[in-house]
Amino acid sequence: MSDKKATLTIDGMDEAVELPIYSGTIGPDVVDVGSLTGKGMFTYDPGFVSTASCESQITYIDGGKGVLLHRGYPIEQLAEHSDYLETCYLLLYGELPTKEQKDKFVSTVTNHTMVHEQLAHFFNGFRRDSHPMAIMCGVVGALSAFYHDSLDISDEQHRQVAAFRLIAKMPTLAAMSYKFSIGQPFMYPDNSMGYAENFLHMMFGVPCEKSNISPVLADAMDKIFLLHADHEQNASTSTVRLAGSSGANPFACIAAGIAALWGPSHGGANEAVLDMLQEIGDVSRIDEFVARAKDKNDPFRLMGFGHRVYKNFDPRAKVMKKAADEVLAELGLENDPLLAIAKRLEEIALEDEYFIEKKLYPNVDFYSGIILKAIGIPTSMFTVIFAVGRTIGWIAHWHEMISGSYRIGRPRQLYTGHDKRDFVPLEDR
Ligand SMILES: CC(=O)SCCNC(=O)CCNC(=O)[C@H](O)C(C)(C)COP(=O)(O)OP(=O)(O)OC[C@H]1O[C@@H](n2cnc3c(N)ncnc32)[C@H](O)[C@@H]1OP(=O)(O)O
Ligand SMILES: O=C([O-])CC(=O)C(=O)O
Repeated sequence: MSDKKATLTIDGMDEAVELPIYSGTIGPDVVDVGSLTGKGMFTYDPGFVSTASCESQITYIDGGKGVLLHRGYPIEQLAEHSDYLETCYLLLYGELPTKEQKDKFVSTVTNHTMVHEQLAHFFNGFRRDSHPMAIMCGVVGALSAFYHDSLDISDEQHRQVAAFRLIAKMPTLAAMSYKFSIGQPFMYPDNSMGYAENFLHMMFGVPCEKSNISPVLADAMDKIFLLHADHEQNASTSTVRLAGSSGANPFACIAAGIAALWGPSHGGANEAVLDMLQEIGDVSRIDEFVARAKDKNDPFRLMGFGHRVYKNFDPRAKVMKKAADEVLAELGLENDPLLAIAKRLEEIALEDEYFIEKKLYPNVDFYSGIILKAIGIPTSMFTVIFAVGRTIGWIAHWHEMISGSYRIGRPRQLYTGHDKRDFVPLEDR
């Protein structure tokens, strides 16, 4: 506890109160204002380390044991036996679909893959060298301007159509943002293809040729979408819920989630991991980077390591590592130097006292970039692909909140600024 005092103003109180500021602790400091106002407690919990913001039935994580369940099903089993759209159904509706339900869901989503032709004009307003995430923040929010039959959040039918549209259109918009950056014409979706195959067709196809997407690449892409599908109240999902709690429309909420995902501490880490592996360049240089990561005076961190919730292996990282081995072997890239650096880095980190003590293990972003690179995806698209996969998680949480009872999210603060003071005229300052 520090000696500093915070001035805390509380609804219904005429005067501010001075309270101690607690610092350097992990976890909440409960500031008892009950005796002053009769209104209960404030919990001071920067970073929301110990604050549950909602109840949810969608995803369970045991960070100590490295367990991740979607609607009760372990992620390892879903990654092995399910596919992305089936997992979307599970997250959204709570149960695995029957064959008939699955076919209907896939067909409904597939019918929504096109975007309004007018949306294509938005892209021309961006610079060609814009980061695709910058474009995604804009064009996904812009969907609200086109689909008026999905904006009434009090109408279950509107909410369902918004969900279908978002799942279906995210790959289309993602691929458009890439095509725009390389100056190629946009590709229309081919609805005879599966979800991931269609995405790769829109990314790499050209109008004058029939796309021939390798099933190995399509399966790897589908697995990456599935492994990113949901992760309970992470920063972007919490952003979506907070935006949604004000009654904002679903497209605006998902745009807010995309913005929050972009940061390198969150979804942006997959791009940063590959940049880091490329910068390391050779296994002989790993020690230098590990030393930098441990140096308190160096802001460098080992990207793809550490997690707010997992204090053990992220189970998705294990699946991702196995998938990287399989995909690279099938493509004849098993000697990829980046894979070798990643594996050696993991070995070193797992033996190092610093990483052991801080419980820093590889997270979902650590191996995904190696697979994406092998598929031919440029690094600038990595976080966009995370966003495509995470869209269902955002929608499922938004839908769960809107369908139940909720109120506007409105955290409080500990005010640490000036006491009341009188305005000083310009000539006297
Ligand atoms: C999809 C996802 O969002 S998964 C996360 C993706 N992000 C990354 O991979 C970026 C690298 N990792 C990190 O920056 C962090 O581990 C986060 C953001 C994921 C978690 O952050 P927090 O839970 O707030 O942990 P915090 O930042 O307080 O770190 C705890 C300690 O471990 C250290 N640490 C955390 N991650 C790392 C890392 N990757 N490399 C080196 N040291 C690290 C911190 O310096 C801190 O040390 P200290 O206690 O001596 O100050
Ligand atoms: O849960 C988190 O804090 C980060 C996240 O989204 C993930 O790991 O998929």
